[in-house]
Amino acid sequence: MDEVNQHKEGAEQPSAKTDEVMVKIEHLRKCFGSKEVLKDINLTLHKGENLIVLGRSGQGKSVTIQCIVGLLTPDKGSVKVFGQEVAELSNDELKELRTRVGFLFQSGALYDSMTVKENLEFALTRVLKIKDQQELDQRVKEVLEGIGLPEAIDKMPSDLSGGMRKRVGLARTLIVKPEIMLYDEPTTGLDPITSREISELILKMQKKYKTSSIIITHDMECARITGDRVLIMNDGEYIAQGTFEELQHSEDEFVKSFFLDTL
Ligand SMILES: Nc1ncnc2c1ncn2[C@@H]1O[C@H](COP(=O)(O)OP(=O)(O)OP(=O)(O)O)[C@@H](O)[C@H]1O
Repeated sequence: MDEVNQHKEGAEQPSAKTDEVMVKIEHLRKCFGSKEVLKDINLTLHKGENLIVLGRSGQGKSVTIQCIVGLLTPDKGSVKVFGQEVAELSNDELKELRTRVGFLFQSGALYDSMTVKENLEFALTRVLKIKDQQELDQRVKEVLEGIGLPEAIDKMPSDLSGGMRKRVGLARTLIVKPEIMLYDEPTTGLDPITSREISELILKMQKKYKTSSIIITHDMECARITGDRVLIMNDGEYIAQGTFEELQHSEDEFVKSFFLDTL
């Protein structure tokens, strides 16, 4: 495979849903001062697939995501999203790109002074400029049913549990129907049962909205449930890729260390 350094038996054909490429990163390098965080990152996200990125803390996983949406500029290499070189986009083109890419960050923060409905409508009016109240109502109802929380519509975020807030955060991102989803630690801070619910929801939403996603996580259960393909990052590079099951049975000690509690 050309996009990653092959690693023993760990790399097989990707189980992508289609061949269409949504994100292509080649030889990405990013430094902060003298610190080389990303050395040589190569990644391809195909349409309709969930790609997991595993790595220890501070490896530059979030920096990679910020390069994808143009919040950081690479020092070297190419980052193409929808076939466009992100570093060459104008501000208006970047804004347009960001309407097609949804993020769910660790905090997944909602606006505390707004109800769930207002939080969801805000995303629609701001990103898609939808003004028609009937359409707003319809979309809010549909997405809340999708995440299994129709009764939360008039609640304030402070009246919801952490897991419910996370689900509404996911709904707020998905309501604008992004073509690409970027998840940064979607289950961090949640108990195992709620984490599992969120992972299953991510999988359900992938099927419903046909999104292509990059999911950064330390949660191996989340990786197992949601991932079509897994990349393992170490020292600024991807050192292995494969399906969860392939990597789970790797002979390599470093790869094995991620999967110790999963067998
Ligand atoms: N804007 C920035 N300026 C300077 N250094 C930065 C900046 N953003 C990230 N870094 C540094 O880059 C390194 C990688 O950070 P990053 O957040 O991408 O790691 P990560 O792999 O996502 O880790 P974690 O799993 O802990 O979130 C860290 O050492 C961080 O301090």
